[in-house]
Amino acid sequence: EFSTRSFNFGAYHRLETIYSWMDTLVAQYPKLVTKQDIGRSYENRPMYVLKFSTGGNKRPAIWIDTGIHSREWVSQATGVWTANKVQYIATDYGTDASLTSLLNTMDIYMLLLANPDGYAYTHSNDRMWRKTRSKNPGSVCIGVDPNRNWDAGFGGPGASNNPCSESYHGPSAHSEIEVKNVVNLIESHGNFKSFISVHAYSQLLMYPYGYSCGSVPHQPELYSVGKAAVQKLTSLYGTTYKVGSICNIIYPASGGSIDWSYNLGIKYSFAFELRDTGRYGFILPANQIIPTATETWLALKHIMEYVRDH
Ligand SMILES: O=C(CO)C[C@@H](Cc1ccccc1)C(=O)O
Ligand SMILES: [Zn+2]
Repeated sequence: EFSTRSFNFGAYHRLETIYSWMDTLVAQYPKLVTKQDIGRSYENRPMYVLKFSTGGNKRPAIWIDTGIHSREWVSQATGVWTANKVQYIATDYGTDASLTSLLNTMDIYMLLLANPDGYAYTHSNDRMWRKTRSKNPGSVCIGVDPNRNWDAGFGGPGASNNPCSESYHGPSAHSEIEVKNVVNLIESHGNFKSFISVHAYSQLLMYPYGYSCGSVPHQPELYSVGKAAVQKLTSLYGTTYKVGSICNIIYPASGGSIDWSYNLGIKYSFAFELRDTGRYGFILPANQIIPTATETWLALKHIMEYVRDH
């Protein structure tokens, strides 16, 4: 029921509203955007990936997911705004020629609601829900932390084996269907060059590893790309970010998605922690959605252009 013009990007929306907006985006630009159902969630909700492509076959691709932790609402909202922005790369020839060339050579895949069951639950029952909504056998506690469930140092430091913990890693790597669906897509595609996962909050741009505090082989390059990307972000409104590895800059965290993607060979693996630094935390006022998404776009653009050129 929306055209992409009338949609209010400055508000937080329910799952159903975001899904119908995705349909209007696809309907408006069918040559550029396709919607792929990569599989169902635990509660049988579809997981839709938006693919932005101007042609070719299995071009080098960039992955962006938002909302893996359901309570981090500015992440999903930033994903929606960014998906809307990406369409202009292809239709807005000329204004940002360097960016336009991006979609001449690469594809962009966006999973806006990486944890749909959790997102629905933050609207219906508990605004602070973080995990999936899967049943844990032998426990009254529900859910696995989808950012501890990846096959990368699984079950290591910074994850819990207690189903009642917010960072419960689950019974085994990729036990969560929401994680498995993404793993299947990334592995079967085989030509992703960048994997970006968007969280909130703390204002950080991180690269691997989370499961160990040692440096990854490409640390100097990832650090310099991160620093340059953050410099662009800060230039808009002065929002400050820190750059570093997950383990060193926030805390040890095993089983994280970007450790898995990096070890798969996707060198340009990054995790964003969006606004703020704790004043509002997960309950960021809606009037900060568009400023957050706009400044983040400058960083994303930098990363995507760097990936295109390297
Ligand atoms: O949810 C968080 C709040 O966004 C922090 C993230 C930090 C993190 C991000 C990426 C990979 C591993 C850990 C987390 O604990 O999973
Ligand atoms: Zn998170």
